Amino acid sequence: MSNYFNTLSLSQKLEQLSKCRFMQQAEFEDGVNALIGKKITIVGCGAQGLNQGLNMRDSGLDISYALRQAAIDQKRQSFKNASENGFTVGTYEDLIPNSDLVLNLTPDKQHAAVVKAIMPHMKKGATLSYSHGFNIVEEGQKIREDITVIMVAPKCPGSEVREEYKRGFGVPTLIAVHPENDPENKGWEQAKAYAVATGGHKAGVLESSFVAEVKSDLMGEQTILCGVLQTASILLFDKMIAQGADSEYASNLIQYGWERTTEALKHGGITNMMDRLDNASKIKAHQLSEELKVILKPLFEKHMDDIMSGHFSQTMMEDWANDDVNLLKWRAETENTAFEKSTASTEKIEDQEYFDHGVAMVAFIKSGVELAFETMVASGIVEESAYYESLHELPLIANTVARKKLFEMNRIISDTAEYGCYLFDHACKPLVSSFVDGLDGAVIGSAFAKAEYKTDNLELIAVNKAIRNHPIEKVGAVLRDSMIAMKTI
Ligand SMILES: NC(=O)C1=CN([C@@H]2O[C@H](COP(=O)(O)OP(=O)(O)OC[C@H]3O[C@@H](n4cnc5c(N)ncnc54)[C@H](OP(=O)(O)O)[C@@H]3O)[C@@H](O)[C@H]2O)C=CC1
Ligand SMILES: CC(=O)[C@](C)(O)C(=O)O
Ligand SMILES: [Mg+2]
Ligand SMILES: [Mg+2]
Repeated sequence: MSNYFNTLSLSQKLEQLSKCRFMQQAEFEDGVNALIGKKITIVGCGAQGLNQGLNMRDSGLDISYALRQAAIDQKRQSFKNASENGFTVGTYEDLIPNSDLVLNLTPDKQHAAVVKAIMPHMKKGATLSYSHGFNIVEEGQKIREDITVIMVAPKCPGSEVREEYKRGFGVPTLIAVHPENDPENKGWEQAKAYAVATGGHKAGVLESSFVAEVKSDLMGEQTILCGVLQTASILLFDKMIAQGADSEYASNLIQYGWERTTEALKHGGITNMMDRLDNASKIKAHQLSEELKVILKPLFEKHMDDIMSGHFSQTMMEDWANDDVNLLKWRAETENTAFEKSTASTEKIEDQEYFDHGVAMVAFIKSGVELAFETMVASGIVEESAYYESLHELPLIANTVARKKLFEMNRIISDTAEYGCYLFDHACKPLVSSFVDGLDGAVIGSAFAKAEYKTDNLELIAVNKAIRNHPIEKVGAVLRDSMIAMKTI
């Protein structure tokens, strides 16, 4: 197998990268009907597998889980996930031959082996689905020509796919049909019905491509969604400790601060998040954000280049072949950081205090969201896709940090995302450490705004204009208007 994207001509690459059409509500009027009565088998019952299956069953679909024999024999967590939630569980031989739709929700590293194991059992004319394009695009997996191949990719960690559905909402989702595998022209109807079954149509669905999804997903997760949260959590916590802050307070501010500040982002974009700051803090956060964008632009561009060229995938697959030595080493190193080992105070901190005492955190969020969006769009990814993969997903990742710090984030996201997050973190820390060391202590852990601070009107007008005029604010406003029943957590 070889990298599918690299076999394409430049015009084909650009055509695939730019496939991204925001779908109208009317296109989902048929609901889940295309899958009603169909036997749907999910292979893998982990972060995506369990949560997508719960949503799909609640939406009226017939869901079972096919697990590898070892998972059943050893009653592994995936077996418990499926059986304790009342699903039928069986082996590939038991369940796949009668399945109309098979969802491959195993780790990307396992896809080649899993497809090899399940394809012989798939009946003629069945459909195989993915939630990430890595196996098809980066590995170049070939699928039997009678099989339809689709993708329904939630732009969200697995746990929040379920939480948003339970709130009566959903998560933005990219759907795609692999152009090499749509022999019966049924791929799009099935992908739309699957997206409705997970609740994705309530948040927004993009008619996309395997290529556009994988290149944007890898970029979002490595940089703003996980990488920036990891690096900034570790460095800002150390900064507060170095300036004598109470460890439990500092731990609380970081652990819960991302969720609180990005909640403002989710509902009203960067503009709303910045408007939650007083004038002095807003001007300061904007200045720090602009400085960070200059420092981090080369790193964001390197990640985008390495993802586009296939260099990132090659590097990660070498670690796969080496028993995940680096992934496991970096995971252990992360767990050993002062932030991860700290205990957050249980005292209630008022929502506004996370903004007032978190000016540096707001600056990291603003710079990372804008930079990720700019870099993706400059590489041919369409604005709507870049929005979902940066601004909209960040609060959902922040929810996982609020639960159990970086440990929970790295546990819930895919191994692919976790690996990329560590790569970014290792390169980012040396780039921003002197910036963080040089920060005015009041921008993290205490109130920045001082009574004597005089706001310059012209400066404030210029800052407000810069915030509001960023392209992500314009596309974001349109996409958020189309979201049905988005809830405040
Ligand atoms: N995590 C996330 O939030 C997101 C993930 N995705 C994509 O979803 C897919 C699934 O990822 P994710 O949910 O994180 O995966 P998880 O690691 O959470 O779960 C994977 C499941 O697959 C099973 N599994 C592992 N190895 C094998 C194997 N060799 N054969 C059969 N089953 C196996 C595991 O069960 P056991 O080990 O017990 O057998 C486990 O239940 C990936 O393509 C990922 O990129 C997309 C969006 C977000
Ligand atoms: C949660 C998600 O969308 C990620 C970060 O892309 C992943 O876990 O792969
Ligand atoms: Mg993703
Ligand atoms: Mg991913």
